[in-house]
Amino acid sequence: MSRQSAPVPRLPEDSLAYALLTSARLIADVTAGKTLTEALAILWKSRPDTPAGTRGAILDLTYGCLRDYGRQDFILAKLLQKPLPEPLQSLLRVALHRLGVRADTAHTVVDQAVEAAATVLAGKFKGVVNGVLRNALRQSADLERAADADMVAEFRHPPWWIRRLRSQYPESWRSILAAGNTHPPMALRLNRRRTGLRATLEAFAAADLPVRELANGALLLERPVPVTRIPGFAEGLLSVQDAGAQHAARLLDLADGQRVLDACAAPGGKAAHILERADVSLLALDSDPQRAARVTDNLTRLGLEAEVRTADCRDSGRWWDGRPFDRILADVPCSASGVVRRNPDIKWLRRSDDIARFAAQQAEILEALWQVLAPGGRMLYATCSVFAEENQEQIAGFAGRHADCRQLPIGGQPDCQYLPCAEHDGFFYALLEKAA
Ligand SMILES: C[S@@+](CC[C@H](N)C(=O)[O-])C[C@H]1O[C@@H](n2cnc3c(N)ncnc32)[C@H](O)[C@@H]1O
Repeated sequence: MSRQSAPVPRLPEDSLAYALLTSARLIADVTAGKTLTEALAILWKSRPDTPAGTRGAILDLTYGCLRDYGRQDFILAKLLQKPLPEPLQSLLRVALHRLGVRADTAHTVVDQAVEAAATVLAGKFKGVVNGVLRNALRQSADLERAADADMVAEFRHPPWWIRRLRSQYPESWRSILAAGNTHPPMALRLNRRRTGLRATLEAFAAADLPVRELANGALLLERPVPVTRIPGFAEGLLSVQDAGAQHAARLLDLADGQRVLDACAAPGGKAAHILERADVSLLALDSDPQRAARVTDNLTRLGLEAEVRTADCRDSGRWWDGRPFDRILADVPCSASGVVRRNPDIKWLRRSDDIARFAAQQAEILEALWQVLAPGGRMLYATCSVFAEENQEQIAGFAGRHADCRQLPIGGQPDCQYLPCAEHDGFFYALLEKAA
């Protein structure tokens, strides 16, 4: 299968056929190993003038299809003797997804998928696409029943992922998987240096945007909206940040004057929150220069200041001036298994042995950062993963290797594992204190 994105089809840009086929090409790219972020970047670069409505339709279909992915392949395997060439196989996936969420428009979906198929490979598979989708509709009840009895088709995650969750969360694995297949919530963080809760709630009421405050101060929108509709966003009064991510700054127990390191800072959500809460001197590192630039952009929008540097935090000889930090945030690279509904391509691109690779990288980061933490200082370890290897097991291993490390309880527990739900994503936090 080619890893190149094929040229975009000649279909009216505002048609469902165009959105279906463009989405199919993105899905085909992901099945060939590209991340959705990469595939989208190529698409928008080649089509910078795509109208907002068309973009929205393409994104909706693509994210929805990747969340459902697994179920469509199960159904297609029942209806096709062998897979069609791409992007037609993915066109069928996207069309099946759309049939599932918009059964009321079934005939339009089939018609538009056939229109799209007519523009690919000289229309050779137009009839097959038509036949498969019509059969899917005719046999829908039987196919759905069979899909519900198949592990991957039912839970829409890869088998190794399902097995891992089932063994690590015997009670809640089903709800974790179900949450991973939902639309993510949209939460906001107030920039308390620039605005207050009452003024914000008034502005949201005036803009007809229902919102509620969660226990940790995050604001949860009833429905996600583009940031351009958020009152005060452009002025830096608010940021988009998941409610689960909004625990980090509080857990760090910040005080004015501290030296703080955010070792894996990009795109800067937690760094900004730290600076909104206290007058600290913050060094924000990220190993990826493009992502590090986003930290600067975000801080500028919010009127905040930090030293932002591109560096591998493990290589302290290259970036550390020798003065220890009072607080360190280690928001490490991870499997992102707790935020899979925001990046549904991840669950299909990851492999089981990636988890051990992430854990090894995280262990190296922890070791390096411990050396630059002041005696009596605290390090908050954070992941957006739900896998124990990256979380509880990682911290148990680290604490076992360091006699000068004490794990401070969070909310009466040794650590804090947030599971994805309607209010927040999946996050893990552990707070480590270095002996004075
Ligand atoms: C989970 S994200 C951080 C999110 C960020 N803390 C926030 O709240 O916006 C992890 C980041 O770590 C960076 N990273 C990965 N390995 C790194 C390393 N060895 N040193 C520094 N940054 C690293 C990645 O580029 C990525 O931006």
